[in-house]
Amino acid sequence: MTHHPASPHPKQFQHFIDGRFTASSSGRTFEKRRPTDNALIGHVSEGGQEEIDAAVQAARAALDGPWGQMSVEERSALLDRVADEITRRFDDFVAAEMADTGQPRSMMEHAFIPRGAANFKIFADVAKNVATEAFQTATPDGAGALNYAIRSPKGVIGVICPWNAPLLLMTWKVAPALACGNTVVVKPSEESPGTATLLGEVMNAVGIPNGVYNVVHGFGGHSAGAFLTAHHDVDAITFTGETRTGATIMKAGADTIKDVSFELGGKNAGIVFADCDFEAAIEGTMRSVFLNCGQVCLGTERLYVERPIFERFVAALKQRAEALKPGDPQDSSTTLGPLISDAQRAKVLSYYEKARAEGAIVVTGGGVPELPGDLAQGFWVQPTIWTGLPENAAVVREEIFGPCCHIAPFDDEAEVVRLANDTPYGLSTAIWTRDLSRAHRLAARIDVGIVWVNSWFLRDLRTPFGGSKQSGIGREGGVHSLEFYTELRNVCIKL
Ligand SMILES: O=C(O)C(=O)/C=C/C=C/O
Repeated sequence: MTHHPASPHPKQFQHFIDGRFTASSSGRTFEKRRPTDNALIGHVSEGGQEEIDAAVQAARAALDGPWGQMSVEERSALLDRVADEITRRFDDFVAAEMADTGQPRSMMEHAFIPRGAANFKIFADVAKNVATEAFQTATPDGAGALNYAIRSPKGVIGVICPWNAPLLLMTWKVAPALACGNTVVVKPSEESPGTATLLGEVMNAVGIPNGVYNVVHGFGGHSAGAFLTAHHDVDAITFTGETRTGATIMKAGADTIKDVSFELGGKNAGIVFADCDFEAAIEGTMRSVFLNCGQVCLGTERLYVERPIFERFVAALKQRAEALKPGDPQDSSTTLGPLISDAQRAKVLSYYEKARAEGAIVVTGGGVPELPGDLAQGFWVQPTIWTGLPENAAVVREEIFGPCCHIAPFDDEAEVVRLANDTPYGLSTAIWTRDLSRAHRLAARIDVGIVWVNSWFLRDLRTPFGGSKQSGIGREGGVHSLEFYTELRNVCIKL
């Protein structure tokens, strides 16, 4: 049994404003606790209006300074160096994120942390290789006119990013923002101060000018997040998180017509046909339900399995779920991490109770696992599978964001399309079938932003990424990010 590390000395997480680490003028801090054992691991500066004002002012000044004068080639070269520095400090980023989230080292090393560097690489390339358009326009005098478009930075971008994949999701926004010549003020989740703070050290080490990248820690309402979204000198807000918080952010920015880019909540359906590659479908569904302890916006919380294989599929998923091993993220045998916080665990457990109260068949889980020593203080829940509930049950309708799913049988395509679309959300879906004509047919009929067929969370960073309906506004990825992070201006020259 791996000895769990003793509680470390709590770190100080400060704001990063205008190239300097600084505490709040109020001196206020809040606690960061480790999800694996509830140990106190950080005191985080709590930013207020003063810190947001200073960060926005620094970001604005940087636009008018060397950063604003740089060519796209110079900017892209610097962002490539940011990516290289993240890679050089890979272990520091793994350690920081593992402390914040408690997720197994293996997932950090193979998925979430490499994407921090990859996100800077892809947008450094996109920004310097993308064209705009031009038209030769006929005019009555026969001399003609030339119309051409140019892209310019939008300005100061507010970035509000979540705790479930802190580095991945923050850099998925910061990288294109900077590649397009903007400057940013980042408000990380209060649950994940580590990697956003560490990235400040990287920016200084690489020589990104002061004020281009700023971080103000704090909370949402009546705190740094709210002050950022309402700030008159912030040009746009990009946010990943819950749908209702997205609505609050839209209202806060409405008076100054702030543009928004949102990746919001979801209640994603997994659809498994009897003709699927069964082992691949089980393996993929295990990931889409339980990866990151179910704390993935693209994850599956509703499964529809064609009736001939329903019982076999439920039994196989039960067996694999019960083989998941919660534990110390440093331990290579650990395959399940905790939830991010006590509050999040209380929310997930409340859904476990709702499912029971609504008469679910609890195929496996439904409670809290036994863990030894100080791990018992962590925010653990059992991986859980339900069947037997109606479509209007709470755990079938509402986003839970935990390691759980409900499985229901279906009999034909029309039925499963109706079931999958019967939700106000529209983020992603995963379809498992060997009949690719059917896969193409369904992909065209399910109202989501992202369809995976015989795969899940397989990412090509050039593709349009985002949600439909109440799962988001806009698309990010490849050239699609330019729509939000630049202003497109048409110039008409009379010849
Ligand atoms: O893969 C991505 O670019 C992305 O945004 C992942 C989001 C995961 C959300 O929980």
